[in-house]
Amino acid sequence: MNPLAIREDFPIFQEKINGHPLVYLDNAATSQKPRQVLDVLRRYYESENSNVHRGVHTLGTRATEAYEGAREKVARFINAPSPYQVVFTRGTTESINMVAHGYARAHLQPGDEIVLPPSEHHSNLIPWQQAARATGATLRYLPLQEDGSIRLADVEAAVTDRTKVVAIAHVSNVLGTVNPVREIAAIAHRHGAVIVVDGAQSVPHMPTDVQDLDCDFLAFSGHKMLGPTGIGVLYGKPSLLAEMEPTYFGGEMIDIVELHESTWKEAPWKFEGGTPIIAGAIGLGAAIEYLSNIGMEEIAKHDAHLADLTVQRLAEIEGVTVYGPGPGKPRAGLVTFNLDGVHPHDVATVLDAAGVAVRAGHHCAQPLMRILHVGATARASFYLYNTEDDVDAFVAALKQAKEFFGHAIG
Ligand SMILES: Cc1ncc(COP(=O)(O)O)c(CN[C@@H](CS)C(=O)O)c1O
Repeated sequence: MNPLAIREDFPIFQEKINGHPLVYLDNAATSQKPRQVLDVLRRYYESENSNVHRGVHTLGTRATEAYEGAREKVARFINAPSPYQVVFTRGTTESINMVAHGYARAHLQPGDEIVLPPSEHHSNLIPWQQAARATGATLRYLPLQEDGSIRLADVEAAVTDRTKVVAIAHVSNVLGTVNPVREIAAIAHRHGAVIVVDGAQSVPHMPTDVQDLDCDFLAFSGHKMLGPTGIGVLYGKPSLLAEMEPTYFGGEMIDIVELHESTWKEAPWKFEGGTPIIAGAIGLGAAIEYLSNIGMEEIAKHDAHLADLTVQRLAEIEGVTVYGPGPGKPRAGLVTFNLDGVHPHDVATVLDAAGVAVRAGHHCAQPLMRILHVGATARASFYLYNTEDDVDAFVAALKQAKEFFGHAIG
């Protein structure tokens, strides 16, 4: 895998930031887009644009074939048995909300439990708070180890016959921990529970096989994996999608509409009310082709290598706290840190002056910030177009920030 050659495909790396080359290390928030995706979007609007599924004219056929072809690409990418198990949504947040509202609420009652870690992103935490509040079910939080990891023994202890839903990120967007989803799914299934996997930080960065994981639902976003904003995916097992109710209603999704009641199409279309996210889906299909040509194993190794290198380099700087797995322990391609005594927003501002883009804040994980006893953190997150030179530039800018804020250079 040659990140320097890959960078040539991404126009944005021609940008100068405050007079410096762009060092983009905010990939957990959103990824940059290759020309191959941008060209497909332009070509769609220039030669295929039409609404889908209804028109009998040529453009409508072209657009429908492109849209449903994108669904097939997603299914292959996550090894789903059928494209009919792939629902297009606006993103991870909408996907998880659809499960919480359309499936969980119909299956939860007082005394039932939803098991999840407290480190979850708000998009995989608040929908479950709302579902618990609406049904009388209760949230049961898993304990975290010092490095943020989750022990299977604690999952075994927490998941009981009262558990109806286990909700968990495959990769934490703050800690970079990779959770043992396959084993957790087996525990959930032994107790008759379903597992909802938040794949926002895993699907873009590593091979994902929903049949191997045996997850019941998987949610992820296209904009984090070289695709456009506004497109995401909800994968579900056929029997669960069949019994799951749509959460919004209108055109496209219906079978028969009477004055007082209506029936729906089969999944996935019953969940895709209104004009679907046609261009977004086609763009996601192009992004998946781009990623697949490079190989997800290669990308996973590359991202993890840059994160490991960063953890090693930060360990050499006195006054820097790194959160998540320690040196040498498995970590996905992101590193969350703080410069002791300096607000992460100030750190990120100084880094930006040097062209280095990192994220600062609570990363939509406020309960986890409290567990870490911090109000906010900074985060560097890597992808296929980042290089070791990016890590060098980041570390050099962080040392400048340290000097600027009055710390002696360690
Ligand atoms: C684990 C996880 N789960 C859900 C989401 C939401 O994805 P959407 O595409 O916004 O729906 C995200 C997006 N996390 C961004 C924005 S806070 C981050 O900077 O970490 C995520 O990381």
